[in-house]
Order: sequence, then structure tokens, then C-alpha cells
Amino acid sequence: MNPTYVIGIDYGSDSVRAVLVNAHTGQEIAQAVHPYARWKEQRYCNATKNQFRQHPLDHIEGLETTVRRVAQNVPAEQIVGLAVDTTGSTPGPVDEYGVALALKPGFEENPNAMFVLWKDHTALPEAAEINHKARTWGGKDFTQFEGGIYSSEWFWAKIAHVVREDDSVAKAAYSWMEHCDWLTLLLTGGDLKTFKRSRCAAGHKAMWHESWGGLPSEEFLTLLEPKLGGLRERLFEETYTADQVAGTLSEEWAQRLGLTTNTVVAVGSFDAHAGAVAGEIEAYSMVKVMGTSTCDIVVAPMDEVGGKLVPGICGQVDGSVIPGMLGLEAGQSAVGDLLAWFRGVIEWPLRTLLPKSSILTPEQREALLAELSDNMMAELNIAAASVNPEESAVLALDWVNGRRTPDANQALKGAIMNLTMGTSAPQIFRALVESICYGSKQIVERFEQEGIPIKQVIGLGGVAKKSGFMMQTLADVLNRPIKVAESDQAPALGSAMYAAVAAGIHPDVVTAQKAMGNGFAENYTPNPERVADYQRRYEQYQAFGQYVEQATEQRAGEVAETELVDQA
Ligand SMILES: Nc1ncnc2c1ncn2[C@@H]1O[C@H](COP(=O)(O)OP(=O)(O)O)[C@@H](O)[C@H]1O
Ligand SMILES: O=C(CO)[C@H](O)[C@H](O)COP(=O)(O)O
Repeated sequence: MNPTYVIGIDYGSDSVRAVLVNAHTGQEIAQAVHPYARWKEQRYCNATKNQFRQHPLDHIEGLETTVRRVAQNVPAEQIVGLAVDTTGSTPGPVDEYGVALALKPGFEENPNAMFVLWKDHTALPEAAEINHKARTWGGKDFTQFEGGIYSSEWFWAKIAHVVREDDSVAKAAYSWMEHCDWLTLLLTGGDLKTFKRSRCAAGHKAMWHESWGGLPSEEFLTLLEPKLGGLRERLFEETYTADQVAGTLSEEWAQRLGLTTNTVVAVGSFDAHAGAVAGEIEAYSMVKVMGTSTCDIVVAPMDEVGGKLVPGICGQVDGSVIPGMLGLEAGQSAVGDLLAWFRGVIEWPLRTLLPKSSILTPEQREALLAELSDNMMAELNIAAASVNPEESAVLALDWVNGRRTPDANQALKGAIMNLTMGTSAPQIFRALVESICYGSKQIVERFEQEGIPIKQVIGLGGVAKKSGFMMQTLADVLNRPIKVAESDQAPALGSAMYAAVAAGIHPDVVTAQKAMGNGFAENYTPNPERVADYQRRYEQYQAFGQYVEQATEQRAGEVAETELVDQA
């Protein structure tokens, strides 16, 4: 019998990667990565305003390049399935055929017609309104399965923001789609009205829940924003788990990718959830998908959780990770991004002064800059690991992109304290790494306080693979062992597992995990000598966090009062 293969396609924040794997064993045959060209230049973004938009052409170019490259390794007819996962909530406006508005004449350069990346926080006021109205409007609190606090990172807040800001987009947008749904529809070429939308995306980010018949009611949505009127019925009622068949490759895309129209395309999902599947998640494991951000994914049997609601997380959704189990999501908005921010700060003199240097040729300057930048993070890890903790009291808060969980507050900002004349870059880097670990401890504690025990912790993603220092610190801070998954491309492998089930190779996701799992590469065990010290510093982190949060709220109150006085 000829071997069969599946392709997992993982759209991360900065790049897309595809892996071709043996559908029976999970053995990786090929992988390809494509960084988004426009995104790399940060076109359509404004970090100061927290605006991060991605052009669909970046995604289309990446799809063709990566899938073509991996597919050429085996005969096309042996590739039986593929699946896409993306970041989320990353919604974008589409026309009645599901064409992204930014691909249409007149909208090509309009950021509001593009995908609003998960880390775009321009919708802070809309999220605050959703929270206020959900609690006071007199009807159902539609945020209850989303941790009770709706975030500016999510679907409805972003749509409300864009339609308020941009009338042309509001009028031209027939509907809106999560990125994973849009790509799946693009590949299958189906009808937008009957297209199978992702349960994972809808449940965690769009307040979709079976108990109230799907999306929040029309009444609630129009109360939030009259311009949302009528959109609900142009969206969807049903949702589907990622092991289901969304369709087969369309004629056009089979040709563009070098595949056949027999290739099954599974329903889309989010990167973290697919990653957790590849990380061999099982009941009460926490899989930490550590990339630019971190998503903490937990699954639990539905009947054991019953009606329990975990407050302050990013939702609990039937089947968002493994069909038949409850998927719970939490996370931190900046992890790799926090470290990358610091690298950017200390690279500033290099980036500013090197181009002015007359000693080197332009080519030499470019090469030097690239070399220094490439090595910077690894060197900072090494230097930070050898900082004597007794000599450094530097303490940081990891909120440079707001706090995702516990208790979303994306308006919060990062902070650093206890700087002295002796503070060095590695000491600050170490404090940032520690802050990420303390933030993670708060999340683990929230789950356990709410009756969801965390029986093991598994790490995966770029940071888990590249920073042994981070993972050891995390094990020490959490005082728990941490296993790191073998796969370098775990979300893509997870999507490949979903694809293998959709294509009928495995009967369900758990069987696919067992057959296709790549196992674990590293095991970090807590250092008993560090545990007590980190516990003490964790308490300082919590106190620092409370102080900054109170100060932020007080300041926001003062600004609101001044505005009222000015208006009067
Ligand atoms: N040596 C390192 N130590 C810690 N973080 C790193 C290191 N090298 C890269 N990173 C971080 O890893 C992140 C990318 O991880 P990856 O999983 O590839 O990303 P994505 O979230 O896009 O899937 C970046 O934010 C980068 O800052
Ligand atoms: O919240 C998410 C999933 O629910 C995002 O997809 C995620 O935080 C972005 O991930 P990455 O760190 O891989 O860029």
C-alpha cells in the first residue's frame, strides 16, 4: 500500500509554515516557512496606537510558496488532506462571496479592509462597552463562557471598532470572517452561506454558544452598535470542530498548490489549539504555546467540569481542541514579543549609528547589523542565566501588550522597578523572563482555584524550543516539571492531525495524537534551591502589579472626569 500524507498549515504572527507529514506515523517529510513581506515592513501597522493589520496578499503568497514547496516531495495523489490554523482572534471583512475586502478595487491599501491581527488593541473602548452592556443590559451575559470579560483582541470588539471608524468598509463588508475560516473557504471555494465555520474561533472569540442559539442576539449586537444590525444573519448559526470536513480543494487551488481536487480540507482552528493537539494534550494537562504571545490550553472532560465557569480566562468551549472535551484557553499577550521589544530597545544605537558610520561599506554595515541582531537574543539568554539573583532586585511586569489573563485588561502597560546605577541589560532581560513566568504562575493558580487541576505542564513554540533559560526559570517558578514537545512546528503538526482525521485516516483526534505524535525533546525539573526565592519574588510581582493596576485605573478615572468637565 502506498503511504498517504497530510499537510498542516500554520499561520503565525510573523510567518506561515507548512509541514508535510506521513498521515499514519506523523513523520515529517518536509517543511517550509514564508515570512510575510508587507508585515515585515510593518505596513498598515502603528505600534504606538496598537494597530496591527495584515494584508491578505501576504497570506496568499505564503500559502502558495510553502505548500508548493512541501508538496513537491511526494506524488500529489498521495496527499489526502490538509488543514489550516491561524492566529486569533484575527477577523477581516469580506464580500458576499467571501473575498477579503483588501483584495477588491479601492480597498487595497485600506488597513480597515485587512485582517485585524490578534494583538491589535485599537478596540479597547468597544471591548469596555461590550463588558459594561453585557452586565447591565438586562438580558443574558454573553461573556459568561469567555471568562466573563470580553477582550479588545476579539471578534465583536474589532468589528464594532472598524465599522465605527470606517464607513466605506462598514458599507462594503457583507460579512466578517476569522482568518482560519477565510483561508479554508479560499481553498475549498465553497459558498459563504453554507461554509463550515470554526467552533474553536467562534466559541473562544465571538461569544458563540449552543445554549443561546449561536452568536449573541441581534438585540444585544445592535444595542452595542447600530451599524452591526443585520450582520448576525449574514454570519453563521452552526459551528464545526476541526476534525470535520470543510470541503475539498477547489480546481483553482489544487492547481495553484500542485495538489488534486481529491484533497480533503478540514475545518479551520487556532494555532494554539492545534499546537496543543500536537503537544499530545490530555485531560488536565496545560500546554503552553510560547511564541510571540503565549496561549495556555487545557482540556477537561465535559461531565467533570459540569456547569463550572472559570472566570478571567479566554473562554471554555466544547470541542475547541479535542472534539468531545471542553477546551479552556488562557494566555499572555506578550512573551517572545516582550523579549523582542527589549532587544529592539538595546539595538537602537546600533540601528541609528551604524548606518552613519564611514568605517564600513553599506554591505558590511547591513551584514554586521544582521549578525548582531541574530545573536542578540541568544547572548542575552546566556548572560541573564548567569546573573546572580542576589545581586539583582530588578522586577518587571510583562504587560507591554496589556494583560490577557487572568482577568483581561489590555489597557495595562509594562513596568520595571528597582533599577540602580549598577543595573545591566542582562539583569533587565532576566527580570523580563521572570515576569513572564510569574504571569504564567498566576494563570495556573487561577485554574486550580476554580477547580481545574493542572496535572502536567507541556511547552512548545519558538520560545520553548529556543530558550532553555526561560523554561528552567518557568519550572522553578511554577515548581513543576515541564516537558517540551519535540516538534519545531507543533501547530502545523496539530493541523496535520486534524487533517488526517478529516481525511478518514484516523477515527478521532486522540487516535491521531497517539499515532502521529512526535514525543518530547526536553524535560525541565524545578531546582529546589531556587523555589523559595522565586516564591518571594512572585509575591513582589503581585504587589507591583496591584500597584500599577490601581494607578492605571486612578489615572483613567481622572482623565474621564477632566473630559466630563471639559464637555460641560
Ligand atoms: N533565544 C530566544 N529566547 C527567547 N525568545 C526567543 C528567542 N529567539 C526568538 N525568540 C522569540 O520567539 C518568538 C517567535 O516564536 P514562534 O513560535 O516562531 O512565533 P509565532 O508566535 O509567530 O508562532 C519571537 O517573539 C522571538 O522574540
Ligand atoms: O490568542 C491566540 C489564539 O487563541 C493567538 O492566536 C495567539 O496568541 C497568537 O499566537 P502567536 O504567539 O503564535 O503569534
